[in-house]
Amino acid sequence: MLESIQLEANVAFPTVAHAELQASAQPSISVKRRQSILFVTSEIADYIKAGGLGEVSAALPRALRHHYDVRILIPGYRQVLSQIGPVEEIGRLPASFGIPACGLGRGTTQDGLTVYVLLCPELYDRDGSPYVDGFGVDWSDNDIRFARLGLAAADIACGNGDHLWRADLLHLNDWPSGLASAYLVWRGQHIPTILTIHNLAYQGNFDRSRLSHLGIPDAAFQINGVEFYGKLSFLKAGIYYSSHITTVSSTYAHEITRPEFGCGLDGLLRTCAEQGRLDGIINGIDESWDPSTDPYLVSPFSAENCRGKRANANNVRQNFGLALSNGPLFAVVSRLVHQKGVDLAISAAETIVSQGGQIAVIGQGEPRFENELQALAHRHPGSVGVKIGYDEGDARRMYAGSDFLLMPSRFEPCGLSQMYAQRFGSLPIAHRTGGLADTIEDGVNGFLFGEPSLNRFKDAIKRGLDTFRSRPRLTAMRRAAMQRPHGWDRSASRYQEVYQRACQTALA
Ligand SMILES: Nc1ncnc2c1ncn2[C@@H]1O[C@H](COP(=O)(O)OP(=O)(O)O[C@H]2O[C@H](CO)[C@@H](O)[C@H](O)[C@H]2O)[C@@H](O)[C@H]1O
Repeated sequence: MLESIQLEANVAFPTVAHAELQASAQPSISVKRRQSILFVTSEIADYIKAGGLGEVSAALPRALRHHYDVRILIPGYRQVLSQIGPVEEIGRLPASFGIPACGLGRGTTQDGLTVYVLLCPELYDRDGSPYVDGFGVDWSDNDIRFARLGLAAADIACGNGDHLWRADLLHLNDWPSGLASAYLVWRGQHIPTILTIHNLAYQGNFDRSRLSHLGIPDAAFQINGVEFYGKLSFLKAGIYYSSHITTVSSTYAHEITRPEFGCGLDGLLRTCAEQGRLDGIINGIDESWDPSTDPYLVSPFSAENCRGKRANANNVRQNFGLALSNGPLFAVVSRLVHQKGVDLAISAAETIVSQGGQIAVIGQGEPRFENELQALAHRHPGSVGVKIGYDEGDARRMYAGSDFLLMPSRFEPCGLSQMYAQRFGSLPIAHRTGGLADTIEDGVNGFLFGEPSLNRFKDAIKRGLDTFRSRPRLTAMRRAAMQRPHGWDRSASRYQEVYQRACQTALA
């Protein structure tokens, strides 16, 4: 007997495969097809990562793949093409206005996720990060580079890229993919689009003279469109034209509707919230963050037996030029930018060192912070160690070896570092904002302070130092931090709900 299976797909946007199945099916048989999701991102940790977006782009599609046919779209940067393995060119995407034509490649990650890669060497075959050159300066053609990404997303979603596949829903991330939803609307295509805001402070704003190069209709350059204080804004376009907006914690979802955190977009975001189009979904962390199995660690440990932490701490001390010590070890693992409160961490260092603490810092970013940190290490040899750069192994050993993580971020949409630290038994000391407020319980699995001032930060550090002196309390807090649920399951279910709502609204 033929198995009766349920139709799950959004029938308004059938794929070719779906249509073929329907044509050959008996009237009594319903056909099951997983919904197809195109996840559009400008970084993915498998190949290239500038920050937390890369990590979420690697983890979230994997958390969703059991429920959906989820495929990733990413520009074919040099670092992607050199690592992904064989890429088959499956189609061409035409030029449009100032946006050049490009090839569409298809490859797979090591664990079998389909990745669509934009083959456009003139835009993407360069050294440097996805957004800036080796001197930290924005690529001058970033508007074209990411309009190319948005337009390709719209094309692929409609079945004009891979002729055997189209998307039921488009999941966009941050400003680089923001134009995709606008291009769909301008073409009269009603594919539901979700935009996830990982950081509202990065907006992709460009001069209005670029409109015609990007194929943006003049009529869209207005408050109800892409215009943002006289500029063209990719992020605003994404927020305005997407069916639904998510951001990466509930608290940040509220914060961005207020002028203090709204970066000029709070009015529009308030409207989205009033319309039920804005949700906060906290990020998870992936299973590689397990101190009992992490191959980067010098010695494994667990919530039940933390003895291995010590060997990791000594390794960090050695690597960062710190003296051997029984005192508390504080870590900073961060992009060195104003958002992260690096200046506060630098100013609080004297308090930590004067109480017998040590600090290990790894980070890169604004040159003034890099210089100030190096000067700090110079002033406190053996007590403060600084590495300017990016190193995954060092970062993991720092989370594993440290007792405390300093995270005085002025704002923090979600924050991953505090969750990694908790999982590895290092207690975060953090400003009560955004995702930090949602993931840290003050005095239970970390320490929170209410306003981003040096005095409040120092008070929280003193509470940490007091805890360090009371072993039973330290052990209890460490255990609570390590046992806090951090996985992607709950968040993935929330995304499923949002996808479902967006599809239902599109059908209504
Ligand atoms: N020098 C270094 N060496 C090694 N590793 C380093 C490093 N500097 C940073 N890292 C790692 O990079 C990641 C940064 O994560 P954050 O959440 O702080 O990201 P970011 O602010 O970039 O992302 C934005 O997007 C993410 C994802 O949604 C949100 O969590 C966040 O609040 C928002 O600002 C962490 O995994 C950290 O360990």
